[in-house]
Amino acid sequence: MPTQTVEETAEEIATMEIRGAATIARAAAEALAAQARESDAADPAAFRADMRRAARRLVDTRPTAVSLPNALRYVFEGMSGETVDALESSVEETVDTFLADLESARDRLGRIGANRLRDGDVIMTHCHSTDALATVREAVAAGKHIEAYVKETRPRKQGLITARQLREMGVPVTLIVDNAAHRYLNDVDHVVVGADSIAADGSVINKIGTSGLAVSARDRGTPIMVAAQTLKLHPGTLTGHTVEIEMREEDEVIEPEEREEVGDVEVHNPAFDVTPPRHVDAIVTERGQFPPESIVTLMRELYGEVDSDPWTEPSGGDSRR
Ligand SMILES: O=P(O)(O)OC[C@H]1O[C@H](OP(=O)(O)O)[C@H](O)[C@@H]1O
Repeated sequence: MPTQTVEETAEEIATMEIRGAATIARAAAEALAAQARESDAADPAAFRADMRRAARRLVDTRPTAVSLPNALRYVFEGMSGETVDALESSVEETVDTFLADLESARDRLGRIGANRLRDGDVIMTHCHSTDALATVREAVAAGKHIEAYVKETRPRKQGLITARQLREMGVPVTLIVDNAAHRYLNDVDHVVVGADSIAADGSVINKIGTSGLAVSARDRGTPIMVAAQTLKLHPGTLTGHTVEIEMREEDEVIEPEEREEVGDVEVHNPAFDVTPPRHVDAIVTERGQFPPESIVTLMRELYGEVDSDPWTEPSGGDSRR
């Protein structure tokens, strides 16, 4: 497969051809490696400026999944050297390590999450999350029989991806529209979802509809497991920043012909919502499972306080275009 340029990757993240918090992080890191390989920078300063510009282009695509800036930060921390060649190899090596870590974190998380699932359990899913599916994959690999209610997940219907992948694991699937979730929760042992960002107070930022599902699940007494590797921990929330919720175009919600008929109304299309920690039973990471209120300790240990982004322009700007 030819290497994707930063521009192509950014475009595909924005249009959601590349989607899912971990997949976005992977693609962004790979795009930085491609940028480094193909750089024609004459000196280290120009190389670094090119990398900063590339990172800014990638980070500006979608605001909510912190895995994207966390991936870029990881690569910038590994970038070192006094020559362009040395800088380039350091980026490539760092990206290779990052990609390997991403996979092994997902697998470890999967094994930990699988311990919460018992033979014969029925789960309910929302959207499509590689981390959430890893827990089911590991449970099935351990010989447990799992069945699933899969929520369609309007407006983009990522539930269909989940349904297909669960079927490929041999999990019997019942697909339901989002509005049917409450109706079926009585038959469900666990709600299993992923996350795009986890805030310092243990709030979970995930696909729109997660918070409503969590309220329903609480009402029914159904436990909610959030599967999120530590790349989803949002260090900015340690210093009081809030997580920006992406608003997407109205044409994802309503077809142009329908729009004509409806007339002059506003259409809002928030991609994510915030589930408060009191509605979540456990956040499962590759470092173990945590009650949401205690995730802040892990966040401090792994990220400390992040004050600035390494791709912000130094004074004087990144002049090379
Ligand atoms: O990293 P993994 O677990 O694959 O996905 C995490 C989350 O990313 C997705 O967002 P979108 O579909 O990109 O808007 C969903 O909200 C999903 O729960």
